[in-house]
Amino acid sequence: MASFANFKSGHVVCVPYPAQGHISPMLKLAKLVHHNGFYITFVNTEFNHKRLLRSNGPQSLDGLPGFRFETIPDGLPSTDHDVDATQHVPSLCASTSKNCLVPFRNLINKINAEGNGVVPPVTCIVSDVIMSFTLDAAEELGIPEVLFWTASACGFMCYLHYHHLVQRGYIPLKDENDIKNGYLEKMIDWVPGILKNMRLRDFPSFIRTTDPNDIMLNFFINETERISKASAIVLNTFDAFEHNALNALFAIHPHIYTIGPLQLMLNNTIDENLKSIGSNLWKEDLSCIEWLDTKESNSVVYVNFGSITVMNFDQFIEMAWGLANTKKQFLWIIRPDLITGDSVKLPEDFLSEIKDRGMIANWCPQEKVLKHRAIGGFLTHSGWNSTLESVCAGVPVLCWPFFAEQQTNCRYSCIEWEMGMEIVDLKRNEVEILVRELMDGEKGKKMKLKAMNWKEEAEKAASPGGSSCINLNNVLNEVANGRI
Ligand SMILES: O=c1ccn([C@@H]2O[C@H](COP(=O)(O)OP(=O)(O)O[C@H]3O[C@H](CO)[C@@H](O)[C@H](O)[C@H]3O)[C@@H](O)[C@H]2O)c(=O)[nH]1
Repeated sequence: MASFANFKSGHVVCVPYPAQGHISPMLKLAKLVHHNGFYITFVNTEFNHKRLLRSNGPQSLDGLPGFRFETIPDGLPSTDHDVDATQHVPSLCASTSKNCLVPFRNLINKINAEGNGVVPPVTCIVSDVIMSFTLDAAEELGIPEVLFWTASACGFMCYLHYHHLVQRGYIPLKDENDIKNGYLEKMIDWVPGILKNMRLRDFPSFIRTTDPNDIMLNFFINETERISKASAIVLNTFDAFEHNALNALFAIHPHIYTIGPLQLMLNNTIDENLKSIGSNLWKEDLSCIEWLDTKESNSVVYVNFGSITVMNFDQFIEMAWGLANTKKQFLWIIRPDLITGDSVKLPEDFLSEIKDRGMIANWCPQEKVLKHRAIGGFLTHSGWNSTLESVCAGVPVLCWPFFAEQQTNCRYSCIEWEMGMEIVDLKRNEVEILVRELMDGEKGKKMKLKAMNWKEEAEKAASPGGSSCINLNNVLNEVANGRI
């Protein structure tokens, strides 16, 4: 058995928000921290722990010496899980913020009590910003805490200014019809570090409410205003990509560290056993890669809207026929719960139209797919992981943002990073025109060049001596030496 003499740097407990887009980057970070000599306890919710075992195999969470998994309940009534309540973001946020503190504190106490000279005492908590109950446990137990923001710095700055939008009377909206009447086109040019040509509609989507007590609006105001309690904040981004937003963040919290893209940072580590611990809540369909192997370079459109986006059947039909009408080859990942409504069946005429050139699957190994030479463009919801994974692969994006800070990421992809275009009105003609432009047009070619430039910048940041590498070393040194 490995004794804790092997983990001289300390014991870090990692707590992701219980959703795919948060668990994956937290697991990457945990692996990097472990690689730097720390003992790791990774805390999933009981529900996600079971899902991970189902999708990755019954031994997949056995862990490694000095890297183990623990669970806490998410607090949702167990019957709700029959319909996967974790996909209902407001219920999950309301529940984690109300119910998780006590089991989490008990877990830390249990770990510290059961150490027996094998498990070192907990020296630091690394928690998702939106699991801020961990700050209360950290304070009570006298353990320092580092927060991890899993999305963009520009999205973070926008959330941090929600309360200014409320104070200045922009939100909540006055009337349901505000959205239709163009109210969201108002320019908001006063958020520090943020593009001057941001419209209200480019802000994280939870502003789109008339209810001052809206769960998500208040959740994000509350969670983000607590960041001052953290010893440091780490972000999965890199300096060159989000320079201005990051400078503005430094003015809000003095200890901000950019340590991304974590995907590339992980390439610097060598332990294959560690790398192989998977984080996918859905089972990957590996035949996508075999299918891509048969295609020419840059010939396939990759379509994936992440783990939470849903669309109604009418939207699905417009997207489907827009894609089909391009006559392009495409790989479309349709999660079993992507399309809402009863008895959703993919229409026969669509399936027969695309049978020689479209592949449909439930879930895929996205990082591998994006890096495949056959992929020419990515139709995405602009989740932050997808955006960064596209950058790491040098693939331009066509954005159809769904919710949260995806609207902000989309605006930045189009205006600031110049590697994207947006589907504003989901109609088949618009989809067809924009996908053709992405794959064959002059604008698409320019976007590809930009995406390749950003890939280079990301690689620089994540290589030894690069900004993210230096920052990760610095923050881990601070933690190991008890200065955090
Ligand atoms: O078939 C699939 C589909 C997705 N993924 C992975 O799942 C993750 C999805 O993350 P992301 O693209 O960020 O989308 P969401 O799941 O929607 O992420 C949530 O979390 C992100 C990070 O906080 C936010 O940026 C988003 O707005 C929020 O919806 C990525 O790593 C993908 O590689 C796969 O591996 N295979």
